[in-house]
Amino acid sequence: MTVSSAPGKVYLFGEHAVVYGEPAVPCAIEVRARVGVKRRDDSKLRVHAEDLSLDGFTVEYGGGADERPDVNASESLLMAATQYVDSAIEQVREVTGEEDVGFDVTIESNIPLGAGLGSSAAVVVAAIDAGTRALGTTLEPVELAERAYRTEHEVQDGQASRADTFCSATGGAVRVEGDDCRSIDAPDLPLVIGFDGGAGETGELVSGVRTLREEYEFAADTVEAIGDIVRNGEDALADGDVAELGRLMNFNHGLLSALGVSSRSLETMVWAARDAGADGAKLTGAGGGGCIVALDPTEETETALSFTPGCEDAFRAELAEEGVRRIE
Ligand SMILES: Nc1ncnc2c1ncn2[C@@H]1O[C@H](COP(=O)(O)OP(=O)(O)OP(=O)(O)O)[C@@H](O)[C@H]1O
Ligand SMILES: C[C@@](O)(CCO)CC(=O)[O-]
Ligand SMILES: [Mg+2]
Repeated sequence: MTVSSAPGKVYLFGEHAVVYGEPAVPCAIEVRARVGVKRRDDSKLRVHAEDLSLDGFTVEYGGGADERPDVNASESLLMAATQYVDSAIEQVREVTGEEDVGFDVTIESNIPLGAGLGSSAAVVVAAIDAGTRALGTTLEPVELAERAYRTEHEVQDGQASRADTFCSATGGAVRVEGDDCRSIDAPDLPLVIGFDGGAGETGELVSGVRTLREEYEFAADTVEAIGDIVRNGEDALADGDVAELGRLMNFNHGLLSALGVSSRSLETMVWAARDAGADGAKLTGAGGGGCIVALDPTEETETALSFTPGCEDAFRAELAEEGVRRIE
């Protein structure tokens, strides 16, 4: 068994706008997806996922062109659950030239699905890393990030940025603008996460913003304004100015909300954090439900969130300095 893990992330600034070439600053956090792979002696894939919200399940498929996966779940659930893994293994086949290789894949993840903490990127990065290593190829983090990006791009119908996958592969705080991806210095930030127990559909949310942007010039301007916030945020990060970072996060949230990717529970959590004295709070990731990220060095925000109806979990997140981790 070859095992790799990769971290999830929060966006300090710039989700959605990054898809249209604006800069973004995501930051890897210590919640991880761990993927183990073992080469099979046929070309099938057998995926065992422990922590999916659709209860753990095992599925075995491949081998024949139209072979239906052998699992007791509806096709749409199955698609949602397996398409990233499938496409990651395709990348492994392409990198190694072993077109017909099959694997037993085991996924264990502490990252809630579809909640804005980058579960898809973490699973894909860990799966490609473990898969290639199992076949004797070790990818550099930048190449790994590129391969993982291609996976997200394909699964999300051509609508993905390099931000999530680069951040998950390299760890730390990163700045992504188009295909320019780099690591940046970040102070130790007092990150608090609130999770509403729900999820948003990344592909649909990205499409929604795309449509608005095409339809209204002011929506296109809103996307550009998010880019301006990110550039200001970079200065605040360099200065270690948490108060300014918070103000800019609040502004960024307002614009995301205007673009239609917030939700009632995300708003409730953002306001609970602000009322508790957080320096700033915003949704993170694609939105529609899932997580907010707040800045607060005190215990107040975490405590307030834990008593907020609609907030299912509140926790402090540590920056993950390490990206992909090679475990066995
Ligand atoms: N533990 C897991 N096991 C198998 N597949 C997973 C697991 N975690 C995530 N995935 C895959 O990732 C998909 C969720 O990705 P999606 O991009 O919608 O959300 P996210 O990455 O968690 O949030 P965001 O992109 O907003 O940060 C799932 O439908 C599934 O295909
Ligand atoms: C919404 C989005 O910006 C972030 C999802 O975590 C999509 C992407 O960058 O691929
Ligand atoms: Mg994702």
